[in-house]
Amino acid sequence: MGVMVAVEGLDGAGKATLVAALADAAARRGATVGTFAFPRYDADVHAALAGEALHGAHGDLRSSVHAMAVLFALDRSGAAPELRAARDAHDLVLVDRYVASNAAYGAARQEEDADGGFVAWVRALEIARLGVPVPDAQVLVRVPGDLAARRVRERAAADPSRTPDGYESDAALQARCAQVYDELVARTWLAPWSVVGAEEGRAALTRTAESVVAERLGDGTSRGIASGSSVRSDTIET
Ligand SMILES: Nc1ncnc2c1ncn2[C@@H]1O[C@H](COP(=O)(O)OP(=O)(O)OP(=O)(O)O)[C@@H](O)[C@H]1O
Ligand SMILES: Cc1cn([C@H]2C[C@H](O)[C@@H](COP(=O)(O)O)O2)c(=O)[nH]c1=O
Repeated sequence: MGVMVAVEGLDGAGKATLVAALADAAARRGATVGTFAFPRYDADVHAALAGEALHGAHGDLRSSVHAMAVLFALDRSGAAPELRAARDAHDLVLVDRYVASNAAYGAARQEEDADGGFVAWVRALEIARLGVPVPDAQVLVRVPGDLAARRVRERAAADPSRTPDGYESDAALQARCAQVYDELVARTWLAPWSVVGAEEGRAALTRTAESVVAERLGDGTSRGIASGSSVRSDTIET
């Protein structure tokens, strides 16, 4: 069985960019890689509804923190068989946003910390009740909120289909969410975490990806390394 690594962070933190770098680094080592990204807007009706609500559709749906979280959870529940199959088939399965996104964003929306009821509710719903697979490791892409927000704005300017949604345009929510993510890391919530910075620099991003892959796959492509609580901080320079 391969190793499943979830990549987490604020909107615009650089998760998708890191996932691509991790996949390249793993492939260079000869590892086989499967990738997933949540929400699966184009593949799952719950995700599609949540995405539409984030852009103002479906009346007061977005205002319900729990309703939004249930939609995101059902998206993952629907993907659970594919996730398990991918973990059986590959050395490494990379997931861009996973259960911790639901915990961090929902708690932040409720103005709770990681010890509040929302984070525990997400775990009970997704893991215990819906049977969503537990990842072997999680990586927090930790960047300053203003940098993440600038990247969201620049991406929207370059691509009109990426208009900021209701969460992306809420700076206070993003700040609270960053705080909850830090608390999840400190508590080794759900699985061990690594923390990486991703300020700038393609070469530095490649080095970070190589070190995360080495940490998770070990030397060569031996499987099942993700043990212990590893919290490391790599700041990527220019
Ligand atoms: N290390 C980096 N250095 C410079 N620019 C970066 C870096 N990482 C990401 N970016 C740029 O920042 C923007 C957002 O990156 P990306 O799409 O990877 O973020 P994300 O966390 O997946 O965002 P979202 O959750 O909102 O989809 C992109 O335009 C990307 O090219
Ligand atoms: C998967 C997932 C996502 N969210 C939040 C996080 C983002 O602000 C939006 C949309 O995600 P995207 O990566 O910007 O497309 O939804 C969440 O609250 N819970 C989740 O499980």
